[in-house]
Amino acid sequence: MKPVKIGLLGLGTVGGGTVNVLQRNSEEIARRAGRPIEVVHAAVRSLGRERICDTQGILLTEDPFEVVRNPELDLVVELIGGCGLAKELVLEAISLGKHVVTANKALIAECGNEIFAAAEKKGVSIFYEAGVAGGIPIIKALREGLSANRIEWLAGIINGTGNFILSEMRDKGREFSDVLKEAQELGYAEADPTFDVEGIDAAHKLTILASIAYGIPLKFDKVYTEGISKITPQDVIYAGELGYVIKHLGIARRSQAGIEMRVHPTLVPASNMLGKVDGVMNAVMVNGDAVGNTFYYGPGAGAEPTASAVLADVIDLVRSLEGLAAHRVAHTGFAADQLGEDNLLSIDQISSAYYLRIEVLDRAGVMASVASILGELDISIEAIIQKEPREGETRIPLILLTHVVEEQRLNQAIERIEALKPVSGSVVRIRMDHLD
Ligand SMILES: NC(=O)c1ccc[n+]([C@@H]2O[C@H](COP(=O)([O-])OP(=O)(O)OC[C@H]3O[C@@H](n4cnc5c(N)ncnc54)[C@H](O)[C@@H]3O)[C@@H](O)[C@H]2O)c1
Ligand SMILES: N[C@@H](CCO)C(=O)O
Ligand code: NA
Repeated sequence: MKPVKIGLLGLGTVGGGTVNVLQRNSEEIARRAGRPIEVVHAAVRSLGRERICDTQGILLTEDPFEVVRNPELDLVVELIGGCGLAKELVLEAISLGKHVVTANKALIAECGNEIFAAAEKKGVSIFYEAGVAGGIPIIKALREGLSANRIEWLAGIINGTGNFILSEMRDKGREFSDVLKEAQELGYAEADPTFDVEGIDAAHKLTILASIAYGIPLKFDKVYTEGISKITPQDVIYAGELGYVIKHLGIARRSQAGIEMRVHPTLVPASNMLGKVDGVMNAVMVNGDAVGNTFYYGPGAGAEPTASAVLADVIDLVRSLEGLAAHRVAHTGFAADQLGEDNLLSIDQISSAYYLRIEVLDRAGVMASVASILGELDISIEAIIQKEPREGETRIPLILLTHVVEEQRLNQAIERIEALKPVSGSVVRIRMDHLD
């Protein structure tokens, strides 16, 4: 049977992994897709470079537009990354009537509204399963598997590099920069690793998840974003003593007031499934009104796990070209003219429980002053511990867990606590979620 010919833009970690998996599983994939699939043309930055895959039989070029414009190709796979050249290539592919598969969450989160509109006009599809949580089929789960539900909330560990760094630091006491370097060597990190560390990559992914969960346009600039770079080993230890682990979560939640989209370190009960997700693994918990809580777990980054998702999208598209799938699902799973503009909440409009660490001078009455500020603002305390002074220090850490309160009110309390004479420095504040 005549193979379906596809083109790849980029042959790095994910591009190389995609070629390898497609070559290794070609027979099984052909049985599933209804036709063999072959990479015949690929764009690379430099022809002379060593690669992780065998490129025999693939025409290589340094001009990615050559691949996009190749009339023999039915679909192209964009694996270069970023929003510059990648966007030009994807829009050109669409204008030429080609379907596109991409792993580029930055592109979808930041330019997806424009790209989806162009694709719909042209009658082609843009698939992006690999862009969120790597190998976990979370887009399909939300868009297809849970489509009868009203999604109440979802919370996920959606950056492999960040979770790998946090796990290695906590379990092995390793240095932040040392673990980040390893994540880069393993092919987990973004081209600019501050995207991983400062939560930008997770915010890209959360933008996409919120859009397909709630049927809203992609609004990356509305995601509240905090990274992991300020988490101290001390807070990891104190959280552990209280029965929590600190995880970097992306959370989307729907309430009467509107929709929350936020990415930040979060105290999660150690007994919760998300608390047990370590290393490069990702996981997303989704609560739907009919199904209840569901949980999706798997590798969030790396060559072959990501290739697994890229190729699943390629296979889906080939199935629909072959008439094996009745129709292609809409880009967000909501009909294009049905996207709502729900009220997106700012971070001070959300409510959460909080972990607070307050550094105070070891004097009588300090704890009472802090408690009275919280009491006056009607913020109730779930737990409080006062630690011994650290060696050579006159200050002691006061650790507090609050019940759920509006962030705005907590900010007022923090401002008043920081103004107390025996309190030094800023109060450390980490949000806490019981995920129920
Ligand atoms: N690495 C992962 O685990 C992972 C997981 C999910 C999604 N992604 C996404 O997949 C995409 C690719 O990531 P990667 O990790 O494979 O990156 P990478 O840097 O390993 O690969 C990108 C490749 O694109 C090539 N490239 C750059 N400019 C080019 C040009 N003008 N013409 C041709 N080739 C060009 C580079 O030489 C490089 O080999 C990114 O959007 C990334 O966010 C990566
Ligand atoms: N840099 C990303 C790749 C997967 O999207 C991560 O570490 O999760
Ligand atoms: Na995925």
